[in-house]
Amino acid sequence: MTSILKSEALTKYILETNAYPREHPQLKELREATLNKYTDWRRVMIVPVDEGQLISMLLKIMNAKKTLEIGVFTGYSLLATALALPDDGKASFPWINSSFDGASFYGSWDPFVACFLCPLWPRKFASHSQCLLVFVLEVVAINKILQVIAIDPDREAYEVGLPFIRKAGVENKINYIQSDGMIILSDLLSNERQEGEFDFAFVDADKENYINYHELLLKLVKVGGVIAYDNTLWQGIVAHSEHEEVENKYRDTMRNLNSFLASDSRIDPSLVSIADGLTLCRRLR
Ligand SMILES: C[S@@+](CC[C@H](N)C(=O)[O-])C[C@H]1O[C@@H](n2cnc3c(N)ncnc32)[C@H](O)[C@@H]1O
Repeated sequence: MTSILKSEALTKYILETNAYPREHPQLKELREATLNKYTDWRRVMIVPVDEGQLISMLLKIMNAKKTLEIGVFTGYSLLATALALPDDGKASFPWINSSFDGASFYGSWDPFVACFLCPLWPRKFASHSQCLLVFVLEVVAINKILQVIAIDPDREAYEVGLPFIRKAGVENKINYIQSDGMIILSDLLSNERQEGEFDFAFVDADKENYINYHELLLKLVKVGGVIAYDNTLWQGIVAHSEHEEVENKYRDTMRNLNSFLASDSRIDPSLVSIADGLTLCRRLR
C-alpha cells in the first residue's frame, strides 16, 4: 500500500481514525491475507484502505451497476467495488425451492448438458420443458448479475482473495476473466457490443497501456460515467524535474498520461492526491 502523503504520522492518523474502523470485515481479512502471502514488493500493490473507501463512496453516489476492473491482484479494490454495488441482480427461484447462484452454475455446468440431465437433476424439475424454461430464465439472470467484469492474467493472486470475496457473499456479482486487459476490452467492443454499457472502470494494471485503455474505455463507459486511473502520481516522482536523477521507468509514462488526460476535451478530469494518486475522468461525450 502506497501513500502520496509525505508524513507517515498523517497517513497513520487517517487510516486509524477513519479508514480501519469502517473497513468491511472481509476487506480486512483479504488485506491481511495478502500481506501474509506476499513479503516482497508485491505487498504494496493492493489499494490502500482510504482509497478503497473513496471508490466505494463514488460508486454508491453514482448508483453504479455495471463496472470494469483492470488489474485485480488479490482483489481488494474488486471486493470494495462488489460490496458497493446494489444487490438487485441476485437471482432467486423460490418456486424451485432454492436460492440460485447463476454465476457458479454457469461456471461449473454446460447448461445444455444440464438440461438433458434434468431427470437426474437434484432440484427435481417436473418436466423437461420446465427445466428448459429454468435454463432460459437463468441465462437472463446471469446476464443481469454479472456486474463487475474483472480482468487480470494472474489467477493465482486472485485465488488468495477469493475465499474472502465468497465469505462476503458477493462472488455472484463478479465475472473474473484471466486474461490481458486490452484483449478483453477490445473483445467487449467488437464482439460483445458493450459500447456505453458501463458506469465505471477502475484501471490499476500495466501502466504503459493506460493511454490505450483510455481510448477503449471512452467507448465502453457511458457518457456521464467515470474512468479511474490508479498510481498517477507515482510516489510523487512525477514532480521531479528532468535534471534530477530518477531511476524509474514509469515517471515519464505517468507524466505523459497526466498531460494527455488534462488536455482531453472528451473528459472532465480530477487528479486526486490520495494513495498513490488517483485520476478520475468523467466522460463528457
Ligand atoms: C497494482 S496490482 C492491482 C491491485 C488491485 N487493484 C488491488 O486493489 O489489489 C496490478 C495488477 O495488474 C495486473 N496486470 C498486469 N498486466 C495486466 C494486463 N495486461 N491486463 C490486466 N491486468 C494486468 C497484474 O497481474 C497485477 O495483479
